[in-house]
Amino acid sequence: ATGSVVATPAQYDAEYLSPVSIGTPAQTLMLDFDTGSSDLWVFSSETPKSSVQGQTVYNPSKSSTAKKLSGATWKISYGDGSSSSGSVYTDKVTIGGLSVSNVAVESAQKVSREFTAEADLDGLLGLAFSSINTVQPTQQKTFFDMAKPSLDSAVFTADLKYGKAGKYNFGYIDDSAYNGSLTYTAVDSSNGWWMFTSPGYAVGSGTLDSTSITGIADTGTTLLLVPSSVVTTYYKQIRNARYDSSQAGYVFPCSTSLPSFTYAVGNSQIVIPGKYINFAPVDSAGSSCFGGIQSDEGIGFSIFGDVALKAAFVVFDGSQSPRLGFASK
Ligand SMILES: O=C(CCCl)NNC1=[NH+]CCN1
Repeated sequence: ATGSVVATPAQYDAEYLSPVSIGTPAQTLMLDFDTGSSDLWVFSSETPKSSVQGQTVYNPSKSSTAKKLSGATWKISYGDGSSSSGSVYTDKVTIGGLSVSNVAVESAQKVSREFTAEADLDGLLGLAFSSINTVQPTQQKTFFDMAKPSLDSAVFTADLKYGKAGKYNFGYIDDSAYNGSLTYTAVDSSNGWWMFTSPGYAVGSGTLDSTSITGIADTGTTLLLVPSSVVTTYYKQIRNARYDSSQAGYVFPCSTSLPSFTYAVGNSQIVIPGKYINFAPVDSAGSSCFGGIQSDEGIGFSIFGDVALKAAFVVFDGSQSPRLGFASK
């Protein structure tokens, strides 16, 4: 089996949303596919009304295939400080024509204000390793792990794009979606993430600096978060860039022409065009813009978020020895 689903960017490419059908008859919600976490959770009929501001909710009592997972609970917090928690059902989940039965669908009984404020986001679908799923007392498998036995190939791919719709594919690699060849690199999944080491980086047309960057491939994080030494080197190339402590990050005039940022993957390189590194205006005046490359200070590793991933075609190979493949496009 295979599946293919569109990934539509929210404003400023802050996140990408994909339609997911849950239950019988189908209830279709827009979920943020997140390779940085491993819970599939949704706004639901159990979410306090005051916390629901425009989202579509899943109602298990209206699904003939829903079953309460008795006694199971979940609670998650994300790198950006957002969080949610609740109860658990199992139900049929269909993504881009790929149907999987008895998937753990985590029903939100609490969501933090960041999620309430995101009217277009109805939940998250975790695509990291099942070892960090938060359901207790019985940890649950991700959609990908549940689908794997049925998939033609134990892979999914992320083809996110700048300011337009991309795709997630399951079970196959669309070789027409990228240029040249895929370069595969080793994954350390011991902490539950798709963690890899980039052997170097470059700013603009500069030479490759062999400072390695170890981080996670994370579709659920918007920006590229790297060591402060790398951040400093990048913004040093921009005369009017400065660290704005009120924004807790580097900003620059929105009219600035930005240098590209290149990250190495094995012996190949992915070039992030400068325009991808202008994330968004910091205020309604719109004169100062927040950089798409910021510090990973305090996290413990770097995060190759959407700013980095949308410059590539990325293969998440979930075979016995997981690995990541990158290609330019
Ligand atoms: O939480 C993280 C970072 C893990 Cl180190 N990524 N996933 C995500 N989902 C919503 C915000 N961020």
